[in-house]
Amino acid sequence: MATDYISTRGDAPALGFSDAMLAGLARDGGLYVPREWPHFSAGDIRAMRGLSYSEIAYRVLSPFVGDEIAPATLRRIIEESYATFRHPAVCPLVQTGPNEFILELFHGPTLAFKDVAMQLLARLMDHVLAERGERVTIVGATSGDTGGAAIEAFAGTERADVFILFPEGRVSPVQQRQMTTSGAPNVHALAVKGNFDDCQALLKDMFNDHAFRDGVSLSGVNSINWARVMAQIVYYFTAALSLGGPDRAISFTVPTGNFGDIFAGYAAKRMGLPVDQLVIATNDNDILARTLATGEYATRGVVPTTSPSMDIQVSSNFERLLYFASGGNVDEIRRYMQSLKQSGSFTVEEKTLEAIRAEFAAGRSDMAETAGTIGSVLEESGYLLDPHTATGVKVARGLEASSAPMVVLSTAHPAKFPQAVKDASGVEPPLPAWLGDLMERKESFTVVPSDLKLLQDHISRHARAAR
Ligand SMILES: Cc1ncc(COP(=O)(O)O)c(C=O)c1O
Ligand SMILES: N[C@@H](CCOP(=O)(O)O)C(=O)O
Repeated sequence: MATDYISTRGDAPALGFSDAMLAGLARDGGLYVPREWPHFSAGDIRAMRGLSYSEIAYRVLSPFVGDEIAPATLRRIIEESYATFRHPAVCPLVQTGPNEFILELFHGPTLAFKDVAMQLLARLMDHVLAERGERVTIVGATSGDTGGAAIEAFAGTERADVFILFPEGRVSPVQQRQMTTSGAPNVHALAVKGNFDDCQALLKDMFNDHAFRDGVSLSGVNSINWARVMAQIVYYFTAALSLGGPDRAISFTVPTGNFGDIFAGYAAKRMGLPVDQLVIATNDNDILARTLATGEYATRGVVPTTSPSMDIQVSSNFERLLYFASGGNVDEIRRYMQSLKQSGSFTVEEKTLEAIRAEFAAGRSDMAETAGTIGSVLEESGYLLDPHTATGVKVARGLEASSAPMVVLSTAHPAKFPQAVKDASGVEPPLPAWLGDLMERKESFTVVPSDLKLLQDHISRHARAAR
């Protein structure tokens, strides 16, 4: 039985998979979540052993998609999506300690975990839009990786124009080039004078302006889009299966910013995957670690770090967790989100906080600790971490010892952050040969102020879907 999707704020129509995917943000400002979690028994999971990544993806994702896409079509779309990855296992595991494993999620076209979902999302959207004869305007906010992945996945498509808002001067040079050198006529890179939180707030304001939203047929590819999170559930299953799951529980530590990746781990657990610990790893922008410790979700200014993709204070998908942890109490969620908008903070109810603490642990790694971890892991095992992954390793290593294998999600290739990696280890990781000329490609982008009206005008003028 397929599920439909409901808003975390309870005041938007429930939608089927395709509509929820094209909608992105719900019309009441909330995030779509599945009304029911599909369930996989231990037997169902065992039956996935030895299957390819694509086949496991097909089994895990089918119940979320339901009968809206024909099974053979869904299979083909999944296979084509993961054929773009340059490792036969798609998301391989590498052992770096007696009980420590790195889940490499960076073998896709832009060297970050975003490709895992974006390659699939672009194909799913294109399929649905082609069937309906429709066109959309995609606006995305990025701290560096979502933007490049979206541009790579949607470049050249006839059915979508893509506008990516990135914080000017706060992404790595490699990340910037991945966004500004595509040359595709449907791609628009916009350098916003602000930080990632400003970009994401502008994006949400565009969705909440219904006249603008409908006027340009707005759609989103950030993890506000359920299909993004859905695709990320798969690698929790494949990693667990490689390490003896479902017959033993596995722990995961996830470098976290917008909370989409770790929410996918929570979803996997809700679907029946035995998970021991789910650990949130933050950099100096540690709002989530502080919230778990104190119950106060209180934003502070964003601090630029050597793991820039995690320089986030307003963690979008935390709303999805609050929804489930509160038992689906939409009034509670609306209260939190109103307070966040008005005062930049809210206090999590005791019961909700307890429910969150029962599922998650959290820790932070500051820049010096992250650099130290890159150096020490290289020395111990010859493995070169990127700064985001190193944040995860540092936090995982600070936990009490456990017999469950610990999988740290490696969210980016070290070559995306060569300066930070070189400063920490003395080794400057080269880009793979197929991206070797990236830094010589011609850039094209527009610098824009952090101003909703000006941006909306810019997008309306350039979007082919604008009416
Ligand atoms: C390299 C990298 N690591 C970690 C994160 C954090 O992931 P999430 O936002 O899903 O928590 C991001 C950005 O989202 C990222 O680009
Ligand atoms: N770190 C992200 C921030 C946006 O996250 P998303 O998962 O909501 O798209 C990035 O690299 O842009």
